[in-house]
Amino acid sequence: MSALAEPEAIEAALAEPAARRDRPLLEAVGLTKHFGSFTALDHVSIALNAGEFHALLGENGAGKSTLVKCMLGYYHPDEGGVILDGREQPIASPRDARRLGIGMVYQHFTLVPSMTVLENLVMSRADVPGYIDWRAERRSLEAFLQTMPLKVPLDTKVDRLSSGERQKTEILKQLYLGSRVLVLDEPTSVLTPDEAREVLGFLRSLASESGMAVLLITHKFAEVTAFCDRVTVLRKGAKVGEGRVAALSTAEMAEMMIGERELAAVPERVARSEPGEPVLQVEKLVSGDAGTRGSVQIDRLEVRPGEIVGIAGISGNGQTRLVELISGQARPDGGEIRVKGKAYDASRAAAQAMKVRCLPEEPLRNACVGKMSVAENLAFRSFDRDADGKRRRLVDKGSMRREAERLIAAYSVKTQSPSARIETLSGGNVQRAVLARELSGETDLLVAANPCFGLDFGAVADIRAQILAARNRGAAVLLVSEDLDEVVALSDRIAVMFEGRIVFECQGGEKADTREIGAHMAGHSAAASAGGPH
Ligand SMILES: Nc1ncnc2c1ncn2[C@@H]1O[C@H](COP(=O)(O)OP(=O)(O)OP(=O)(O)O)[C@@H](O)[C@H]1O
Repeated sequence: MSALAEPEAIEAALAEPAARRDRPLLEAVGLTKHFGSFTALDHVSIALNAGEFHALLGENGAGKSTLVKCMLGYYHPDEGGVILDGREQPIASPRDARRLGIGMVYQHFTLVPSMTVLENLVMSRADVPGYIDWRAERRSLEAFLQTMPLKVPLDTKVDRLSSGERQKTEILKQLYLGSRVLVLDEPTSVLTPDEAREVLGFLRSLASESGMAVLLITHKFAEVTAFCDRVTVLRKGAKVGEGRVAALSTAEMAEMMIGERELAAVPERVARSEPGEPVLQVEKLVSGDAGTRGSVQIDRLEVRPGEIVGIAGISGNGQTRLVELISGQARPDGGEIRVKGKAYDASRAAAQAMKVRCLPEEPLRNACVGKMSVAENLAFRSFDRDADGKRRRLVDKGSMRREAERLIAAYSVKTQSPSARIETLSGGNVQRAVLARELSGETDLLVAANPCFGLDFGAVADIRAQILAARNRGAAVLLVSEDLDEVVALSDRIAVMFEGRIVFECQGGEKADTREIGAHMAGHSAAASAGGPH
């Protein structure tokens, strides 16, 4: 199928006759992929039936992305192939996949922020004419959107859309381009629970009503059991299970994923005797113009030793900028950040002296050098220090490697070797590696942004245990997370950010009222008047 914009053609593509259901629309057969001597995918087959919502489960590094990249032409498998509509199809490039109607929605958005939804959709086509008749394009798109239960504002610039609207636009883009097979990589990780339900519900009915095949990569069992028809499970590059979701329990799926391994026990929360002097103090911090997306206007925020302060908020409400300001990736327009009472400029020397550690969002981009090895990345904090913390002139490669081996084992980082480039690790394993670096050594202040983003459930248990352990050892922890359950579970205190300000504070744990927090996250003033910032 070619890239198309005509609504009739799109409807026709989506309207698969019922008789064609329940037979494979797309089959990947015996896909094998080696990276050097490492086998990332070992004779994996998967069949996606027409009309089916299919889940792909597996731990971080199990091979999920490699599998779909082979199906979409990003990687050329060493063995195996793809059959579409019963016919073997060579897919040499993503362009081939797109031409055949196989589309992908990525975890990170691919839309151009400064263009409107209409412009993004039109420009995404492979056959954009030299002269664009925008009125005709608009009519065509409006007619297309009429047939869709998901609505997006055509004339709004993408950078003004909420994460949920962006995600919906990404999905609609794929449908607009005529995809019959849709692969989604953790599409709900940036959505609120309500948005996630809306998007997954839409995908479910899209599959069953139109005959499309939808493949969902996810780490959330609740999504699989509530929305998906069948599931395929990968472990260490091999397929270890598949079946109808209705016939499988969560425990069975979990066991397929990790085998008999025990999960990390979450440590008890050690009670603090005295609150202690604040480790982190943020005062009158300003970045960007008030009211603009991502700006920050915080009057006061403090985190004390042995305390986790969780920042809850829907993405785009200034949390990312706050972390950038504290970690030195952005400079404030006004206000002050103090650590242990002293002005803090986030330089490497200051971070070292004040024992500040940081896990930013998108760690591969913000906390790693992709082309450097895992061992080198793990040593960023320590390569110029000896065991006693004294400065050393020469890098000791032997001890760097030994320390890397220790951290790789302690944090179960899956890598071919300590000398592999860190960019070759799966997303979840980059996350683990950066956490291993940031949590090793003494930490007085830990700033963690979405620390469990994209991690499998075993890794989530590990990482949460590590963060709580750091808190129990006396570290002050600022936890910024879009996952409200995580904020509630880990935090001693919760602060809600909305439009750059802290609009509400409350206790974490069991005492937290998630409805009230949710209302403040959405900026509902009725709820705000009940609590208000303290
Ligand atoms: N370009 C590459 N070069 C070398 N190794 C790679 C490359 N791409 C992936 N790998 C390795 O293949 C394995 C599977 O990675 P993949 O990204 O498919 O895992 P995943 O199941 O998608 O994990 P996650 O849930 O963390 O995204 C990992 O061990 C990874 O290090």
